Amino acid sequence: HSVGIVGAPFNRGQPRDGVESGPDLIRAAGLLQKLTQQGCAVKDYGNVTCDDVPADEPFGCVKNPRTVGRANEQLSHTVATVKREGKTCVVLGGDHSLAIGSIHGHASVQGQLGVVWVDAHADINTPLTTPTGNIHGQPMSYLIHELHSKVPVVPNFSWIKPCVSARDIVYIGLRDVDLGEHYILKHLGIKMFSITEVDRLGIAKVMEETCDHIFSQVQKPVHLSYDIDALDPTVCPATGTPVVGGLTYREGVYITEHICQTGLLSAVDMVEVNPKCGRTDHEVKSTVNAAVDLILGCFGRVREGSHPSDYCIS
Ligand SMILES: N/C(=N\O)NCCC[NH3+]
Ligand SMILES: [Mn+2]
Ligand SMILES: [Mn+2]
Repeated sequence: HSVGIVGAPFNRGQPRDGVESGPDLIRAAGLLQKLTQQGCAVKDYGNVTCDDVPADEPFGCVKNPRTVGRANEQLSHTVATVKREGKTCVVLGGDHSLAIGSIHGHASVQGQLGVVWVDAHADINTPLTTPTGNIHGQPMSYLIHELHSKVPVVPNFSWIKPCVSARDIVYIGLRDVDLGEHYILKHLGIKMFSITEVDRLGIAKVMEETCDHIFSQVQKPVHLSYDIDALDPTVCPATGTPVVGGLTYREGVYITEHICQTGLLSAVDMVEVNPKCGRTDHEVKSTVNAAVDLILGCFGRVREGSHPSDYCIS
């Protein structure tokens, strides 16, 4: 696997300090070294700049629009560069508003994508349905063709072209969906496996049906957008909006192992690690280590172990 790492220390898509430290914490936990050890060729593209835009007043309810819009435009260009260089792109967050730039940049090079959104939340509020104005709860609304007429032009967002079809999206792990989001999911007929479906079907069947759905018409590159809060807060407490009753560590890793073996993973986001939301060092470490392990699962790490083909014991 040829891998490009991009840091996106975004925090203006939500109100809590600390999430901007995610990229460097995940690097410090040894992600690049571990990817190299498991046979990947890894290039680090550094962190995208995301300086505050002055006088960034709300647009209606939407908070920090100019800062979030500008940062995502930079991220979109960087992700496009990584894809043009033929690598699988890993974006380290930072809050989930980064998915705007990550998916946009990915689609600008690869065209039609399958999007697998692993998250406790749907992050599909429009500027008119958002209950909080936090853009990390809205990224998908700017990207989906079928919602284009429902989304006003937000300052510094006019560069965004919708690039994902509702039929090419699958959600896994939902358990905290806003009223407007639920209406949108049902009205657009977007495929979703809430935690109830994970319990009913088991994660293996969920992944089988996810792939059947996404590849039903045609095979396409996969964009995996992984919010660490999809996992249960007992495993990943250091995150801004924890929700009880989440995925086990094992289910979380199984998702990445299954997507890896399709051979179609083209970009992955790992978002919402926030060290300031961990009460102890152990809680921060548990969250960061899970994020690292999930990414390693995307690039071929298998829990049974492995050995080089030319290995011999005598
Ligand atoms: N973690 C979050 N999204 O994934 N928080 C914002 C969504 C709340 N409706
Ligand atoms: Mn999210
Ligand atoms: Mn979430």
